[in-house]
Amino acid sequence: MSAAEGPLVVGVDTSTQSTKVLVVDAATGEVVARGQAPHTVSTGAGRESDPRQWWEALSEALHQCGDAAREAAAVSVGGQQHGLVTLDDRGAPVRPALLWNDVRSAPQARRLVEELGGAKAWAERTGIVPAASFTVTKWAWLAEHEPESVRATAAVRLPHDYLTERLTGLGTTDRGDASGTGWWASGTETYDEAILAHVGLDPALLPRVGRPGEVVGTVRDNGELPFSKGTLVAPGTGDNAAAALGLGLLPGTPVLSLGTSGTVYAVSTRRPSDPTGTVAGFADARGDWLPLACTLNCTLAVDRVAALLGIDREAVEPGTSVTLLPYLDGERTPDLPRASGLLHGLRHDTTPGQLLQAAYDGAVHSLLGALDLVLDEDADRSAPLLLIGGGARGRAWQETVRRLSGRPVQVPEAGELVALGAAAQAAGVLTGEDPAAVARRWNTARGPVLEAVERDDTALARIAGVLSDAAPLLERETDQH
Ligand SMILES: Nc1ncnc2c1ncn2[C@@H]1O[C@H](COP(=O)(O)OP(=O)(O)O)[C@@H](O)[C@H]1O
Ligand SMILES: O=C(CO)[C@@H](O)[C@H](O)COP(=O)(O)O
Repeated sequence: MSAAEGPLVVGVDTSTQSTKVLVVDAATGEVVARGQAPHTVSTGAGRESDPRQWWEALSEALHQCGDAAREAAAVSVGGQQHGLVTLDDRGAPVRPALLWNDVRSAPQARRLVEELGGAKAWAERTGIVPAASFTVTKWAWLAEHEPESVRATAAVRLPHDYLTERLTGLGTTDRGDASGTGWWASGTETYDEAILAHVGLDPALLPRVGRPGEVVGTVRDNGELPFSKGTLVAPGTGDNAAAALGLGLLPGTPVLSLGTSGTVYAVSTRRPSDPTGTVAGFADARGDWLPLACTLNCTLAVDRVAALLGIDREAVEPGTSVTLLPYLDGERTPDLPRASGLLHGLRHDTTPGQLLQAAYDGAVHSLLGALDLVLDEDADRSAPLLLIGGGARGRAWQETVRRLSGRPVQVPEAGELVALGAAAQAAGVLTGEDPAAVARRWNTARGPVLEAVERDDTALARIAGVLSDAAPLLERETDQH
């Protein structure tokens, strides 16, 4: 038995690149064991992963935790949002999942906006304006390109639902992740049957939306995972909503997350509705809201630029007047799904380190442009920005965010806030506590605060100028897409 003070809980983060697992002492928040296993994502025109890989990665990550997982009293899964998982009548994937960063459904997104009343009506009805990331557009793409896959589909799930269902045998989701589908009405908090009918998706194929704090099932004795039979399973949620739980986030504090995706968000008590589509009006995993903007090109894109230049990701140099828009995967914020990367201002004396700095600047510029939009009007604009995700460990990321935001930046020591948030949700179903209060009790957001520096308005204006002048190029299709 472990020497933990309280019961043990397991928090899972099944994100784009890997599945991470933390076994946490519910009394103190101490991480007693951890594991991580990678996934593969297809390259080329689409972005797909086989959901069975996520289950295998979960198993591997749990086995890395030794006996600790077997002692856990509850588990919860946070996962990459929006991915379309289609299952047949035996629960097996019909085809690989279409992921959040697959932009092939951009034409279907545009069509859905036009067909169902325009952007304002969508934002008011569902909190989001369809863009290629959202599940409803992926289902419409599948119906158009692979009608045989649609015919074979007996259940539609999100990534976190898929793993939760394999744990419990029951099809469930939560309001946080359901709010990223495009078929969940944020005003009534129910599935929107008219939208579902429009895209030809039978509501009976969708998971039940569990209540915050509900035990949605118990772990089945399937012999594959090192859990004890009967371990309680919490609803889980999308990865950004899980990180908000993991930080014990209160309204007014902005978060910038640097992973495969870049996201900027805050908790709000008001239901968001942005007809420009820049801010997605997601629900959080408790009962509040999570206005959020997301970019497709963050750490992977900048790491790719470093690799092309043959230099370390920290080898940045100041003084650049080069602009690099690192839209290697197309982009969602700004809404340029067909864009590719663009470089402007190259000179004989430009160094590789300056080019790399320009890639960081381009990635951070898009996120900071949405920062004020995710905050309520009365939020304190000088409060520290919480910096999380794999990139938050990097000094070049920290310094770029500091310079381009002009705000103090707090970097929580706890690295895995999505998994910690899931663990807090699991602890909440055991004790009846609010999971965000659990995370605050665990003091998960603690970490150094980097003081504010003067905002580099010159760089921000230069990037905005190139973005605006290059609009026709950025909207142009390249041969691969
Ligand atoms: N020390 C570090 N410095 C900068 N970036 C890092 C560091 N460690 C990891 N990363 C970046 O973090 C990314 C993974 O972040 P993560 O939040 O785990 O991604 P995801 O949740 O999308 O799978 C990698 O792409 C890598 O570039
Ligand atoms: O699409 C979004 C948010 O709307 C992404 O944030 C995904 O949820 C993927 O997250 P990571 O794997 O990058 O953490």
